[in-house]
Amino acid sequence: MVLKDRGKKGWGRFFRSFKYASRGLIYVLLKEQNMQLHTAFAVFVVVIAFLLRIPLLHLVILVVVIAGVLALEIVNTAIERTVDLVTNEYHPLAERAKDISAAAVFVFSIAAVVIGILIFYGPVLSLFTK
Ligand SMILES: Nc1ncnc2c1ncn2[C@@H]1O[C@H](COP(=O)(O)OP(=O)(O)OP(=O)(O)O)[C@@H](O)[C@H]1O
Repeated sequence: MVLKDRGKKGWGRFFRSFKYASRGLIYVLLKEQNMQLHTAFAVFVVVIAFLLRIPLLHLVILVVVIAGVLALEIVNTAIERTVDLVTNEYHPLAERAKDISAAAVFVFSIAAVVIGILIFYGPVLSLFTK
């Protein structure tokens, strides 16, 4: 078992933490279908935002909201894996923990959709009324 960094400080530890985080990100991107869908949609939204030349502040809001959805999806995956570590059998508490964790992504995703509509409504409408 490799837990050599536990309790250590310094630049080596700092840069290794990037390696661990990148490994986690790549894992979630490769293994989680929801993460792939969110990422594909996020890329699409950012491309459209640039094409429609939305204001910088709206672009910043979009980036924060997209990062929020992706970060919550990553935490949700971590909770799922932790629950699986505790039990692979059916357990009502495992079910509850996973459902609640998924609910966090759900709530933020709904907010993201509402924010997206508010930001894109004007620019898209003006495309058709020109
Ligand atoms: N050990 C368990 N006991 C009871 N219910 C579970 C258990 N594991 C999963 N579930 C139920 O199945 C749902 C889906 O869980 P699952 O772990 O398959 O998540 P997922 O979103 O499909 O992610 P992934 O495909 O990455 O595993 C959970 O929200 C929960 O309701």
